[in-house]
Amino acid sequence: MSLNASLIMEATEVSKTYGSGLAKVHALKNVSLSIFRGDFLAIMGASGSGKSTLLNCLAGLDIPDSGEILVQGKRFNPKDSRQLVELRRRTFGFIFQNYQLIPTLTAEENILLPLAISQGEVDGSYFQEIARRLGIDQVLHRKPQELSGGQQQRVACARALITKPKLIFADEPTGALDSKASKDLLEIFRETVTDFGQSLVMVTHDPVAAGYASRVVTMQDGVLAESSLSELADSSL
Ligand SMILES: Nc1ncnc2c1ncn2[C@@H]1O[C@H](COP(=O)(O)OP(=O)(O)OP(=O)(O)O)[C@@H](O)[C@H]1O
Repeated sequence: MSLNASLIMEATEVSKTYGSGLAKVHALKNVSLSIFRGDFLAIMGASGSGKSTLLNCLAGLDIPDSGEILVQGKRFNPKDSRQLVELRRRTFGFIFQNYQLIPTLTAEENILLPLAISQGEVDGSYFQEIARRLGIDQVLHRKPQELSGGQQQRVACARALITKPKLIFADEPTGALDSKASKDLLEIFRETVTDFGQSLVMVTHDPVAAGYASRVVTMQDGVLAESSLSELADSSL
């Protein structure tokens, strides 16, 4: 197999079912997807179409029934906990709708937590840079409950970026934000991808959010289709 250096992740024929008998749900049906360096990929689709299942399977948060996922050319086995830990430390970043910040830690401590856990070194200038870009450099001493929802989401975003992940997974990252805060966050996503050569996969219902992506795919009943942005403008997803 020749390794395409710009290919971060390649999923082939990934399937996932939940339940059994009459209650069986085919959440993913032979989904294949390539993610390249610098991709900002949006996954759209109606509620229940399989978006989160796909993201979770790609990120190792759920285990597909069949299919293959390669990460930087290497077979990804989410049951291999050592490989999973290693990928979470060095390659993957996560941004979820419920930010999961630790309430007893300050914003700064929350952001640096992944490095504290992995005993990684803090790159002070990179930390300052992302805090400034995210507009949270003035609130780093505050605890999560002293921050607005948008600020909390930015702290969660900084926490995902601090390890310089090659591939960031974001599930409805703007779901709880107003339109101004959403726009700011999506612009930051676009900048991160462009400036730091990272790749970002984002699940969203929102065509405006998907409009910031460089590529859009749409899930429908567990099946994936590549979409163009103009198609999305006409759709009511
Ligand atoms: N843990 C689970 N057990 C059983 N069924 C599940 C489970 N997780 C998801 N499903 C089912 O799989 C299908 C796909 O769900 P998924 O959450 O991936 O959809 P989605 O497109 O992300 O939906 P939404 O936009 O509403 O979050 C749905 O029919 C859902 O009910």
